[in-house]
Amino acid sequence: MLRIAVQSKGRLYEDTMGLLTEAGIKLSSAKRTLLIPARNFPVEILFLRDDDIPDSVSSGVADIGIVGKNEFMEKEKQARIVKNLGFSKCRLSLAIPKDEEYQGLEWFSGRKIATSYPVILNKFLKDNHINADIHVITGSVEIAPGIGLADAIFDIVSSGSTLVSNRLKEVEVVVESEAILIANNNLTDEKLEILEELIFRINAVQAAEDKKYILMNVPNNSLDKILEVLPGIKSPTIMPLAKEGWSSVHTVLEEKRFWEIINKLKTAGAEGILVLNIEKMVL
Ligand SMILES: Nc1ncnc2c1ncn2[C@@H]1O[C@H](COP(=O)(O)OP(=O)(O)OP(=O)(O)O)[C@@H](O)[C@H]1O
Ligand SMILES: O=P(O)(O)OC[C@H]1O[C@H](OP(=O)(O)OP(=O)(O)O)[C@H](O)[C@@H]1O
Ligand SMILES: [Mg+2]
Repeated sequence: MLRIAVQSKGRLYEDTMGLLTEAGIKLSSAKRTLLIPARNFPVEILFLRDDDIPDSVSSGVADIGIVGKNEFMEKEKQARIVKNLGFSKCRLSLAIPKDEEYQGLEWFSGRKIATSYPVILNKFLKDNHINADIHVITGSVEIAPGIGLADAIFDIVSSGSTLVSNRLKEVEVVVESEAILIANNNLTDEKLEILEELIFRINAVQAAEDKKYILMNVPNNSLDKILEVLPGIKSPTIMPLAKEGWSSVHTVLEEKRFWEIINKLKTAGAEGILVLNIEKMVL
């Protein structure tokens, strides 16, 4: 049994559970107890606060965990980063009141910076030879300058709207973060095998993301033109239609390329174009 530490509620929870569900892991009870075994795969989910996930994995209380890279770096716990998961993307940035003139890191010399990430900030300031005062607070960091608690902040930024509503501006990006899968350094062979299977499934889910399966009807004399426009995983599938002189063409497409290609397909004679979601993809 492989034990996975997962955030019990918050920014990581939904996408984490979504990923595990798409990887075919069904939990044995809908009720949110602290530890829930899966019904159909040798894993159990341990629900924790995200702050506690790096330690739980490095100490072996959990075998693997899903946590923000920012939190993993801050806690400086020994564990292996297995995989970037591509969700909960954000960055840790320095921000200052928006009317301040900013010409570079020197601005921070002798200033007070509020943050929940003192370890990362301290290292960054040291590396850049800046002497500043770090004031640790665990939440609502963005209001600190407004209430006179600090001159600047170092915190999570995603859309930037929290900064704007607190009259702050982002001046330095220090860390780019996303959810990561981490693993204990001393897993048994048996647990490593389960982890391999889980990674295989996650890869299949990720490979299918942003991809679409498209099919269309094409007159046979237009097939060459259509095939020129279409990239397939290997090559498109072509099947004869019941209607004489027509074929059905199937292929896989990156969603972002769809709009660019659709007009070319129509011009080249494609009709009845269908676009379908792909759930998993094993390459
Ligand atoms: N606005 C955001 N956009 C994208 N990702 C974010 C955002 N805010 C936070 N994250 C990511 O999600 C993680 C969890 O954020 P959340 O706000 O749920 O943590 P928390 O308040 O510390 O929760 P907990 O109660 O579990 O300690 C962060 O460490 C970060 O990696
Ligand atoms: O750049 P933005 O898109 O505005 O996102 C950044 C904000 O999101 C997070 O807070 P969250 O909303 O999770 O609230 P919390 O402080 O309760 O964790 C983070 O701590 C920032 O305050
Ligand atoms: Mg937290």
